[in-house]
Amino acid sequence: MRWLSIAVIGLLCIVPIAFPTSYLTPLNYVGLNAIICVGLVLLAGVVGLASFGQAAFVGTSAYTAALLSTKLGWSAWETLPAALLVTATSALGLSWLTIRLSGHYLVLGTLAWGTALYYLFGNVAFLGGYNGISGIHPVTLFGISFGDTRAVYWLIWACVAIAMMLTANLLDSRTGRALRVVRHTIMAASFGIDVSKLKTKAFVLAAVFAGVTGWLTAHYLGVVNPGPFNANSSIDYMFMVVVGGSSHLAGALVGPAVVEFLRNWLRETLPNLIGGSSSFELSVFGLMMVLLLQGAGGGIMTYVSRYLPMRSKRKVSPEGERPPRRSRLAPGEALLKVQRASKNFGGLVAVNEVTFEVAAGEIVALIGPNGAGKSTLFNLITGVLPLTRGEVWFRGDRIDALPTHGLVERGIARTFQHVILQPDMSVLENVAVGAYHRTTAGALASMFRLDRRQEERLLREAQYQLEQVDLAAEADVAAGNLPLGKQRVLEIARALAADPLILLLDEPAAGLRFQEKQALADVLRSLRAEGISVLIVEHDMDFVMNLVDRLVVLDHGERIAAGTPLEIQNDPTVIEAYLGGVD
Ligand SMILES: Nc1ncnc2c1ncn2[C@@H]1O[C@H](COP(=O)(O)OP(=O)(O)OP(=O)(O)O)[C@@H](O)[C@H]1O
Repeated sequence: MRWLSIAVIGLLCIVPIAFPTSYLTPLNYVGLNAIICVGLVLLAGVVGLASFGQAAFVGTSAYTAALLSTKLGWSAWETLPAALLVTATSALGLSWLTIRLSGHYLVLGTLAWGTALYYLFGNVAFLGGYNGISGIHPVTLFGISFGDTRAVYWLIWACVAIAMMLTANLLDSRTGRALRVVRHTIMAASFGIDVSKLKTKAFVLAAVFAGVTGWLTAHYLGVVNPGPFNANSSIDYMFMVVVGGSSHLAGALVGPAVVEFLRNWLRETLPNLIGGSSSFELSVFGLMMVLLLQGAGGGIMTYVSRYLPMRSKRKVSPEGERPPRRSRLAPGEALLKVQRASKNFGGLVAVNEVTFEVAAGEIVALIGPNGAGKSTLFNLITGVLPLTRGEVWFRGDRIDALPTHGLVERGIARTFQHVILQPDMSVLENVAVGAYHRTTAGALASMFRLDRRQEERLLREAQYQLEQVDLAAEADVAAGNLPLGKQRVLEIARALAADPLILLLDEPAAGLRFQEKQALADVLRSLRAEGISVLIVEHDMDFVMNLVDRLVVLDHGERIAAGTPLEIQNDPTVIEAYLGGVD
């Protein structure tokens, strides 16, 4: 990939030297749109929030720069931080309303916002109405003015390069991994990711990228008016990202380039081909785009990336430091207490007054027939579902009112009945998500690579946990390419990377072969020896009875028995309700 980036940069450097100015104008627009699309790749492609209001952010920034430049005489370098701040603040305000929305509500919400702002720009006399504001000073640096097409080319493309580099750095970091898994809301929250805060960050960041384009446009053209900031432009930006490939950063460059050049080419050649003055180019363009997306679903980069070399493997030093671990508890110390926990779904009582405890260094199983309420109980303990009645305590603190993302810090980590991982991320990166809460580097630090020491530690932790579960050989494989059994083991490694005091495992042996189950049981025994507790939901009775210290048996949401494996195996109530039917 590196040689390809160098080739693109080389080509972009040659163009202004080798070609006349008329060639640079479309390239300038490609660059301006590419910066917006970088933000959209982050927001729509990575986080999964499609925004149709980006043109409004371009406009907010452009008008702020225009006002400050013309009314107060600020230089372009002074208007830049102000324009980005106003854009970021308005995006932050708007995010309170839109982030909660999803699917078509989000699309409509952002469209409404874009339309409202467009009419605001046009109807406020102070902003020059539909004529806009003119006389904006160009950007100057060391006496060089970037007011003409040729000079501004360098400025625009320097901004594109910076935007892409910062975003690539961000995606390759703790926050980047969190952004990539944030669609899996419950899993992300279980590992300490504050989902709505992270989505807000992505929303604001995408708006700031749009703001950079707004600032550049105002100082390049010297004039702003509402025209370019309408809903059509917002739709165009989303369209470019989809054409380029919204899940690839390079798609932010490819999309605007293909759309711009195809439109220009059709505009010039079509009238000559079919004659007459009718403008069919938009219709033909639309048709060509439909055909293109049919052939390259997921965008051009998804198609192209199949033929590009794989990303180089992550090098993790085996001697590297791991993040600090929390101190372990003395065996038998009180850890988790569930008291009279109840959960109703409408008229259905899924969990009814269930009480049990897990001490430090204990392995406890929750068993019972299908629909007995085991997974629901897991979700009550991990804050995924609110209790209807009852309490959950952890190390003496009541935790049932805490948000899910606050639990992993206290030492609670879990796996899921239906495996939840990010298939296009490597096994190593997926496991590193588990250690998210163990370091603190934020988005800005990651963008400027100030997080590298923390990052090395996180990856070392992920590598260590993969070694523990015998999955280190697959560290660089895309997680989605692992067989189901190994994906389950990956989930356990991810939970271990969270440095838990208790592991909640929902059917971890499902899909594992006999030897894999034996290996898993060995890992869990060694965790117990270290003082880590395990609460396990499992239907494989051989696996459970040979592993656990105690069992709690549920049936129809109620606790019908509790005791050692021997006691439970000989309990007539349990035999009748469950074990009688289990092989
Ligand atoms: N979100 C929900 N809304 C409505 N009913 C639910 C919901 N989640 C679970 N239930 C119901 O609650 C009961 C308990 O389900 P739960 O999944 O907790 O059982 P389980 O013991 O984990 O079963 P299994 O072993 O099949 O996973 C079932 O009757 C189920 O249909």
